[in-house]
Amino acid sequence: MSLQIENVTKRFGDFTAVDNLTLSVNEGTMYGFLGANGAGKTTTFRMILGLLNANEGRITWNNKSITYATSPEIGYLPEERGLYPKMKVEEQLIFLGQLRGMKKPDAKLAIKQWLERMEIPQYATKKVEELSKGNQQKIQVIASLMHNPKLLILDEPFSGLDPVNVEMLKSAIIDFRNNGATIVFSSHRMDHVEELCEQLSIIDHGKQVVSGSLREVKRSFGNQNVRINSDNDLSHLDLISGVTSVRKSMEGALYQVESESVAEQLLAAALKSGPIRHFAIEEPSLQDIFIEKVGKEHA
Ligand SMILES: Nc1ncnc2c1ncn2[C@@H]1O[C@H](COP(=O)(O)OP(=O)(O)OP(=O)(O)O)[C@@H](O)[C@H]1O
Repeated sequence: MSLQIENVTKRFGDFTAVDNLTLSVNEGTMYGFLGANGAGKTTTFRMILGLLNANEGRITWNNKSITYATSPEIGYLPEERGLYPKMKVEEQLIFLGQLRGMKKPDAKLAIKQWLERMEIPQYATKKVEELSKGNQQKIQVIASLMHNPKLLILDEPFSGLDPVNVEMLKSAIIDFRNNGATIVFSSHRMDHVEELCEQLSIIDHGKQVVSGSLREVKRSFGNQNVRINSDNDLSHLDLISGVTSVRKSMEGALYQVESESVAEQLLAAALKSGPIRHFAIEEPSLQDIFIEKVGKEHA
């Protein structure tokens, strides 16, 4: 079973929000969908869910279009969270579970288990509006996965959660993936994507600019990082040809370089100024890749 997005374009008037997007998410994979604000992530998710129609292209889950009939197989955490503030947590989750085809006793059992797992069983009988923003977020996450969907689409699942709750949610979605679910999520936190996703795409102004496994994406990026820690003044290194960016810290500096031979030149030049405390060639982080591919205009 896989999610296939083939040559999909979405226009709003004469503005193209998603431009000829093609990607494939295999069963049981965790897929990261990255892009700056307004890149087209939510629009793509809405098209996957059938909430918006594509102008061109085709989206299929398990070789079929996603329709109301496939809805029990799919879980969605929308970006604009939408719970009923006056309704009690358990009643609301039962209602949402039933909309996804669950029987009431099954929904009740799943809700009990998930509220315990998310460490908020005491809120079952509270109104949603009485909960903090982070706890409302956890309820909405439960609503997206309590019916055990095979495809889970999470739009910014970690936003608004404190670090302890981020870890709790990560562990829940990893378990979910390990049980065979296919998960696609968007995030502005590159470290989360780096930690969780086997595959990823970066989109920019509706166009895919990077895609593949984390390893492939890092390898194809070309640039590497060189970290040099030293107590000496190394400012002359900034001017070496092939250094594409420099980030200084209290300890030394991190240089982005075009090739390993530039790294060697940096090492030789640094040693001319005296001893160094640390030298390492590091692979680029997803953050480096994102900034290089889409972030320069924001910076
Ligand atoms: N219904 C709509 N009508 C007109 N333009 C829209 C509509 N929905 C989205 N857009 C535009 O399409 C572009 C993509 O929006 P989208 O919400 O998909 O971005 P995003 O990648 O999810 O951004 P963010 O990270 O800020 O949530 C934006 O420029 C947005 O203004």
